[in-house]
Amino acid sequence: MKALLTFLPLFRQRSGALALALLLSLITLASGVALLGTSGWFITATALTTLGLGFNIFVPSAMVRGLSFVRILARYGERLVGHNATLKLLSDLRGWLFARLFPRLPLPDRSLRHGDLVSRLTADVDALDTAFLVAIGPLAAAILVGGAMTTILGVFLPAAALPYGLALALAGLGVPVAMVLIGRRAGRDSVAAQADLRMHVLDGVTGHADLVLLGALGRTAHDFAQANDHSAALRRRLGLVTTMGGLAVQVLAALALAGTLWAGLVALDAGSIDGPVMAALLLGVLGSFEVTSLIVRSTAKATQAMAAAERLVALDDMPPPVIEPVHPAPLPAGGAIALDTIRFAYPGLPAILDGLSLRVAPGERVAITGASGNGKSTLLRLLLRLADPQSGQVSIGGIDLTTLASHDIHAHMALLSQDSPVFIDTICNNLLIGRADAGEAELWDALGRAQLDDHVRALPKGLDTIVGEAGRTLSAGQARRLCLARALLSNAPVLLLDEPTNALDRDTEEAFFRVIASGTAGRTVILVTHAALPPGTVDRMLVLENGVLG
Ligand SMILES: Nc1ncnc2c1ncn2[C@@H]1O[C@H](COP(=O)(O)OP(=O)(O)OP(=O)(O)O)[C@@H](O)[C@H]1O
Repeated sequence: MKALLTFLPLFRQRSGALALALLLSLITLASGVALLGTSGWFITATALTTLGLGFNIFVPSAMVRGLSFVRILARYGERLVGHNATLKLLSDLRGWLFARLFPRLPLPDRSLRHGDLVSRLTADVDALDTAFLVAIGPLAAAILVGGAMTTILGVFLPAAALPYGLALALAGLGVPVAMVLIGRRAGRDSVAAQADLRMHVLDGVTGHADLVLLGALGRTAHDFAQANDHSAALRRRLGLVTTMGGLAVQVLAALALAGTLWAGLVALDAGSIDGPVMAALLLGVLGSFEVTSLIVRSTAKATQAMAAAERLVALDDMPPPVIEPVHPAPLPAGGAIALDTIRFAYPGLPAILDGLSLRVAPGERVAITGASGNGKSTLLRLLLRLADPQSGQVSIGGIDLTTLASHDIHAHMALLSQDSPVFIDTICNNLLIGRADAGEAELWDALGRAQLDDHVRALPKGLDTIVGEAGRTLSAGQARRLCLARALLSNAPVLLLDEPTNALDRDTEEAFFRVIASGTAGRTVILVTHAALPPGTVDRMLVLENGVLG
């Protein structure tokens, strides 16, 4: 519940529309109850007329028509305003989430896998945006309509007011609270189980080819089936809680009705009310319980909304990997990139870089090699300020990176990593990610420098060719070159290349390095690689060992 309150300011932003939706839903409900009551009164009174009593049918028949009309209009308006506000809330929620997520990327917590993140960005936000429509709205309506009906009973049938008020309070508040208490754990587990299920699906889809080739599909299918069963069992448990809640509400409605009938018969006998009013009150009582059934159905969703809110707030609670300076210093026009006696350790692990220093002059090309896992990519992460060292300083032109805005640093350094993606889009759009305002001539120039222009020219749709998921319509070497062309297209004077030839055969690899040597003229290059480099690829070669460069 506390987590849900975090989103109160977002709900408050839409308070006008949400209040209007609530008012319209109240009018819908009240006119429904009044319609039922008036009809009961009308029918009973008309029946009694045939027994010889005089009755003016025009007033009630006009009321029935009027109330039906009001009900239809109010319901239409409520749907229109409510859903419009909900959609706006959805976009507010996504804005809130993205604003918090981006500064935290890449997430340091490796347990937060892609499937789980996708789940938080989609299902959890969806669960939350309907919190008002499915939970808060009906609850407020129950309190107001129940209060109004209790007052009416207090005037016409005082003996029935207290039992009715108690039954409605139990049905509208007691039952949902009990449901939340009983179903909270299952609601939270169910949201987590659905996220787990999505992770299984994503892992299965992305790793399908390997799973088939390694004969591991059976085990994956078994794990998926288990996750599915777990999720289904939790949903069943939630369903049972909802059903029991529904039953409790029906019993309370029956008790309230029986109590009103009993009090009504006593009052009728005493002559304090007449038959038509009694029929109206009985039907009014019945109609007012409609809203409590709504609450029961929505309480299950509310428990899920609470769990979703907790998961979203957990993202917000993650500390950002770096703190942006409040008043960033201007980016220096040029100058050397320097790492000075850097010490860096991942949380809970021994230092991976310890006393490391490096100075790369403008236009210099440096290669860094070393055994797998000894911190080469980590060094590039520090240069991009995706993390800060525990001690030592990283600087550009003598200016400490911690005093520069991240977007300035990233405009200064382009990264081509071993898993830089080819997006499912045209070649043109894939390139424009490097520089959005690049003209066609510049695109061809970048492709030329990455030695991919001949291949693209030979494609029937040229730059407009759609390249598939993970660049599957390109060979591995072509996909790497497309990513290189994208990095070359950017105006960044510094290129960071992390294992750019990973997964390429030796010939393609050599060709790629020759491209780097010729295509990056004038730029500073820091190349992390295990591969043997053709002569002339770089000016300097360093080895990272025991946390220092040698
Ligand atoms: N986010 C992280 N959290 C915890 N440990 C990490 C994280 N990223 C990397 N590591 C660990 O830090 C060490 C250095 O990783 P890094 O990727 O920098 O090595 P590398 O030299 O680039 O390896 P490779 O040559 O295999 O790409 C590894 O042991 C790795 O498991």
